[in-house]
Amino acid sequence: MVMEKFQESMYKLIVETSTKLPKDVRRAIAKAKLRENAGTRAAMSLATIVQNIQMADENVSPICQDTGLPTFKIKVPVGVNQIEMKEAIRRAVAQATKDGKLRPNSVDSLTGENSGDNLGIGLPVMKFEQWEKDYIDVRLILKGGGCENKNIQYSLPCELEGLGRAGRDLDGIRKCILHAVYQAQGQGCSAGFIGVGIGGDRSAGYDLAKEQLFRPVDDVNPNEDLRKLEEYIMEAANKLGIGTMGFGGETTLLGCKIGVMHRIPASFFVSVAYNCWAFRRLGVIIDPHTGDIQEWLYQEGENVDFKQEETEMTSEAREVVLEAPITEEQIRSLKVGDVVRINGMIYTGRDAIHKHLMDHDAPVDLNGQIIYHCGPVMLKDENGKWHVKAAGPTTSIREEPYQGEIMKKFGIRAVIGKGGMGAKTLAALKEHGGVYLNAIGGAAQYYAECIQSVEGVDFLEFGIPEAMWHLRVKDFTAVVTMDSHGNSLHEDIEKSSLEKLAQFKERVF
Ligand SMILES: O=C(O)C[C@H](O)C(=O)O
Ligand code: SF4
Repeated sequence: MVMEKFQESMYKLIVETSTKLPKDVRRAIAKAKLRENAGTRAAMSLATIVQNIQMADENVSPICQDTGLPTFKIKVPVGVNQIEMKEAIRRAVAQATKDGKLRPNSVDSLTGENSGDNLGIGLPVMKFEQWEKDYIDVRLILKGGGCENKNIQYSLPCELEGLGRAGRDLDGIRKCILHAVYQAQGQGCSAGFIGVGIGGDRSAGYDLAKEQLFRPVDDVNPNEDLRKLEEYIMEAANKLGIGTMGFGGETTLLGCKIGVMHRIPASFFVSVAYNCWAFRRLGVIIDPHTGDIQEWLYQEGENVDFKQEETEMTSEAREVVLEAPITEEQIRSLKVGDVVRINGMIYTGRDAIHKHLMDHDAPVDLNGQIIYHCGPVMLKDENGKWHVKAAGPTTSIREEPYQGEIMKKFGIRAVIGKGGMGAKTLAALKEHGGVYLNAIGGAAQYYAECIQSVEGVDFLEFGIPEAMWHLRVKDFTAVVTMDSHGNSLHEDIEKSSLEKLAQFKERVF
């Protein structure tokens, strides 16, 4: 095979996967959008998501800033050189990172050092299989960290909140899957897709679950029991009321695919892989002689360009403009449900910075300022100037152990993130006078466009996603989901969805 050509094909596959959602995923999102009532938070969030998908198409830039852990699944005819193919894929990954199509996402687990090019021990993941066919099939999934963290594995029998005992049968499996959707809440950027693996051991079960994510969203399970279960889950899970971003709403789950394998007598695992709405997986058929792409996968059927649909971000909520430095009085006037438009400066800070700030000074005066939980995709031009290529929020709950203390220590008035935070932060917001602002997860192009300039950067030694970027924004829109009066939309939705979950306690299968 001509390896230069194969490398070029892999580069195309990576760029396409990161920047353009496949047709089957678009159709699922379009359907969800039709179900939400105009003016609700869910409808507003879906409008932003759709707008973001279109912007990523036009800009050929990452749909979400977290371009995930690239995983390639490759089927090859006998006689193809897999060692050379691996090298070509690694070169294509490094090039796509350099071009801002992938975020540098490969971090040394012991030192925290970012390799800068998405290569590292075991990364990217490449799984080869030989087959009798005369062509190469390459599939790629870019699954981000927020949804990966919501994967869950059950060992049957077990006791589940809301649902009671889950036994070693189809009905027990049913309960585990419903619980998996419930426990994800909005943190994995719902509405999501799930792949389920029944059986195997812990690792084979998860592999099987992830394998399901490669099935087309609209296929039909050939196993009759599993077909019924998939249909049931799609209906029941969408009654949980978690909705887009966990804001409440009609659509919580966009797809459910279940696979089964044998197990050993003592073990009975149900493994669930959760994928956010930004479901980036594509595939190509490659000619083994030339290395050229012969066909794109997941692109059958009707195209959804969302063009005819109204994509304006409208809502019935009160709108408030915020500009830092913000006073305590301004913050205390905000209530859960208000839509905030931010102008002026915001500072990014995520895992490494929160840990660091616990026992160090901040490099800038954060009094009255806004922290953005975000790890953007950044590119430096030839004059040394930084440009934002993608900049949506990251899951805030990871900062729960630090957030309250840091807000009080530095006088921070607002944090922007997604998925909400817990009781400790809620108490700190009340005591100190702070708010939590929920941005739309995955809307990395939409938010990148709100950023007018990059005014500075600190802690670049933590790597691009973990650095503190000083960003000047205009009309950066988010929803108040936790206020300084002890209210939390996340707490409310968690409670109401648990009540709804309990309605599915009775045996069905
Ligand atoms: O790492 C990120 O930027 C986001 C992450 O995928 C998340 O969902 O929290
Ligand atoms: S931020 Fe949301 S959309 Fe992006 S990878 Fe994480 S979970 Fe997915």
